[in-house]
Amino acid sequence: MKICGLKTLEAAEHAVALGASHAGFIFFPRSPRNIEPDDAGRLAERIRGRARIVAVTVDAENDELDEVVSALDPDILQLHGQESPERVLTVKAIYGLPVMKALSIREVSDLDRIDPYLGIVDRFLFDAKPPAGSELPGGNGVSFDWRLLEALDGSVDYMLSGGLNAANIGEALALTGARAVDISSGVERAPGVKDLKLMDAFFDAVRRAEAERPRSGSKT
Ligand SMILES: O=C(O)c1ccccc1N[C@@H]1O[C@H](COP(=O)(O)O)[C@@H](O)[C@H]1O
Repeated sequence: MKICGLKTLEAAEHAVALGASHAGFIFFPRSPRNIEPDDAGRLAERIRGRARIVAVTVDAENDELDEVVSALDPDILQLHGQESPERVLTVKAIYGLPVMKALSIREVSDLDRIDPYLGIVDRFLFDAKPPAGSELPGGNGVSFDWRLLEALDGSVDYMLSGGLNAANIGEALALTGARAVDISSGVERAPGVKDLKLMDAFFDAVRRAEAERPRSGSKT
């Protein structure tokens, strides 16, 4: 389970205490979850080793990635823009880090965009397309039609993302069988403000959903 958009020690500590496998930090100035690389680095030091540290960037140039990687020392780079397979290869060669590539999904043909990245990215993250007028490529709290993933090759490793919350995660997991999930705005009381009780409710809901399905090695 990845909790994304962490900005405070309280939220980061709570996420790992609940058992989050991944802790995400957003480097995108237009986001209410944006955090300065040095601040993120200080937070990450407090939870390092208990959750994988994920740096989320959007079409970042090398100088921005240099700053983020140097300050945060992430375990994983989440590329949440329009990064091409060639760009992913370049980023991996420069930084030597696993890459999780976000792809936005609205219709079944969007799954065709997976193929060029196979063998290049370490994992996919499937998010909804941003609503019209949104300035954010992610963190919009909107879901896509999870049934579209029925057409997905079972060997594709991905995190399910986009508009997840305590009320819908049971259905999302039942429909997709996703082994890993990512949440940001669904555990916030205001944009960029994590709510510990909403985090509790989300983890409870995931655990309930996991208990109800056949087990084959949960990684949520
Ligand atoms: O959260 C953001 O503000 C953000 C900004 C830029 C790129 C990605 C961002 N967040 C990612 O969006 C998804 C889904 O978020 P939500 O649960 O629907 O709010 C998640 O992968 C975040 O990593």
